[in-house]
Amino acid sequence: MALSVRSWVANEGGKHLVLVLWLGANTLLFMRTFLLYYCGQQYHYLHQMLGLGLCISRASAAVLNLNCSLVLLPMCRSLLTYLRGTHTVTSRKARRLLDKSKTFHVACGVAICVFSVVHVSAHLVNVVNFSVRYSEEFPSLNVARYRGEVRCAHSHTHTHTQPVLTCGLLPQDPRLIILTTVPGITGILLVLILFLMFTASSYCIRVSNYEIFWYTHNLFIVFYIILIVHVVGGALKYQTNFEAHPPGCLRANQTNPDKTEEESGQAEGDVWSCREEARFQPNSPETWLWVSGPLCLYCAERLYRYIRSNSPVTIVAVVRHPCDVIELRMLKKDFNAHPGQYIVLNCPSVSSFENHPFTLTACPTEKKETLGIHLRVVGDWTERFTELLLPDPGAESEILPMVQQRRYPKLYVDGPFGSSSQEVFNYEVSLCVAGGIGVTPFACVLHALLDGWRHFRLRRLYFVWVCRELQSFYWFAELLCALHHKLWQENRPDYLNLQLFVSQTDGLQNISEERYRPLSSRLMIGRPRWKLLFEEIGRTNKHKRVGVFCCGPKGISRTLHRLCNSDRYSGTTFEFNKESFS
Ligand SMILES: NC(=O)C1=CN([C@@H]2O[C@H](COP(=O)(O)OP(=O)(O)OC[C@H]3O[C@@H](n4cnc5c(N)ncnc54)[C@H](OP(=O)(O)O)[C@@H]3O)[C@@H](O)[C@H]2O)C=CC1
Ligand code: HEM
Repeated sequence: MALSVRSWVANEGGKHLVLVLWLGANTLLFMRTFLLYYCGQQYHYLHQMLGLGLCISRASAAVLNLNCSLVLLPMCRSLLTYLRGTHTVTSRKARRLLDKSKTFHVACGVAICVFSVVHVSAHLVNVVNFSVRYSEEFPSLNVARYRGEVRCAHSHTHTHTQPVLTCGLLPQDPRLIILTTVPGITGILLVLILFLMFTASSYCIRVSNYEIFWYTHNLFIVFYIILIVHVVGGALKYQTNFEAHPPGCLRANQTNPDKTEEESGQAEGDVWSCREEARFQPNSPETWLWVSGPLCLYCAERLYRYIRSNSPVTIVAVVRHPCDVIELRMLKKDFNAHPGQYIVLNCPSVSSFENHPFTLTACPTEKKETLGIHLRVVGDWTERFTELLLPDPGAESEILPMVQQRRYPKLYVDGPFGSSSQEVFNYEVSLCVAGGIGVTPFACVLHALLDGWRHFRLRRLYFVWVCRELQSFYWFAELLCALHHKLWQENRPDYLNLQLFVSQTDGLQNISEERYRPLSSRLMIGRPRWKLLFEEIGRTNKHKRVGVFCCGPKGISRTLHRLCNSDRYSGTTFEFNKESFS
């Protein structure tokens, strides 16, 4: 499939532009800081002592400041949901960038790790140079206490020229300065925390043991506290009086060693004379200027989310569906949500710290104030949770009167949070592709259309649902048939183009119930032929912009993403919107 530039720009242009801007900002900041310490008059003597190590350590520190302030912003989920939902961000292109918030967060996180390695390496070189190039001329510039410092555990006496060791310890590596200074110790702690966060953030750990990721990732609070302490060290100093003491000048009473006597006699009148001693003072830390804003914003976000999710929800019904799917209907005061959004569940009886995201399959409306999710029992958390909801394995479903609520486990709901599926209504034509339980983001969309399809921009919906087993379609069979009948009654049979695929079948199967006839007549065997589907949609929607939404196994989203970027079909542009819990 040839790449279509227009499709590629429509799908990838925005995020690549943000990436280029972010890389540009990092590069500019690194170069600007590097040159400041390389050529800046106020750092002339410090640069003389430390060389490139000074420039690289400071330039990498500036990039760390930038990314430590950016890394939290994509995780202000409620703020992002507000921006997406209220159309504060009017452009759909800009709103679609919100889907990449987690990716941007990871990019900043990786930049923090990479530049931390650069920063630490450069400072290790600086520590050696502080010791080897100890300056007798400007003692206040030093971090080491004397040239080739030897650190003893005991005090020792100094003569005017050379220290006299009174302790019997062997000369220690001057880099042990790191273990006895605030910047050194805090720097080591920061590296250890980052190492834990980075390694525990890997996909395999997040999928296999989310708790490990969650525990280690919340070390970010400790990370920021130590980071603020780290920078107050005041180890690096700048010259404050370079007008009165031009860098490189020599004091009047000192001859210039490289000049003969009569030449140095001119020391009085020529540029060599300094009007006063060089004076230095520690750099004022900038990190808190960078991180205080995003940190306060994120803390406000977590406080808001804590207050909002602090009261347990009321479980009003638990329904067991085929293929290990459980439907949960709940009531929560003042809970409003839009189709396509998701919530995060916390059930202390299962795990105090585990929070699991689930897409809403039913949003509260005027007619029905319950919110609902469908969860597939696939892991230890969902298994334990289901046992608590339906202790009796044989129980089909329980729609309990309110009086019996006390039996259910306490359940806390955080959210709702935004996702790309909210954009389905903002296209004239949308294609929703669901793989298995990945249908959940689109269930709310179908509910919303059932409640009233006319007031959306959406004029045609292609709905493709691929499942392993035929029974899976029963999860939303009622909903699909109800929408189908409503559209036929309102004379818009072409509004919904429904295609169901059952991929694992050992022979012809069908949905036999008469009431589900609209489904059985749209049921096909095997996987969809995506290219034919795109060509068909392109032919019937020439020169339009079609929103493509996908939720399901990665294989499907990868295939659809590639097709959206490939040759345009009859001038139609397909915009790919991948579902992820951003
Ligand atoms: N909001 C969200 O982000 C949500 C995401 N999900 C995700 O959705 C996925 C659904 O899981 P599950 O229900 O187990 O799905 P399944 O593993 O049962 O797969 C569903 C269907 O997708 C088909 N399929 C897989 N790859 C392709 C492909 N490349 N082309 C065409 N068809 C394909 C399978 O066909 P075959 O049998 O031939 O392999 C199968 O029929 C999960 O990975 C889950 O993480 C789920 C809910 C919400
Ligand atoms: C100093 C560095 C970092 C900080 C301060 C940081 C902070 C955070 C915060 C506050 C969250 C939000 C948790 C929530 O509200 O749900 C988060 C989530 C996340 N972080 Fe980081 N992080 C850092 C580094 C990284 C790195 C290096 C990676 C990956 C390589 C990473 C991957 C993730 C992922 C994938 C999530 C989303 C978890 C989810 O929603 O499933 N982070 N991070």
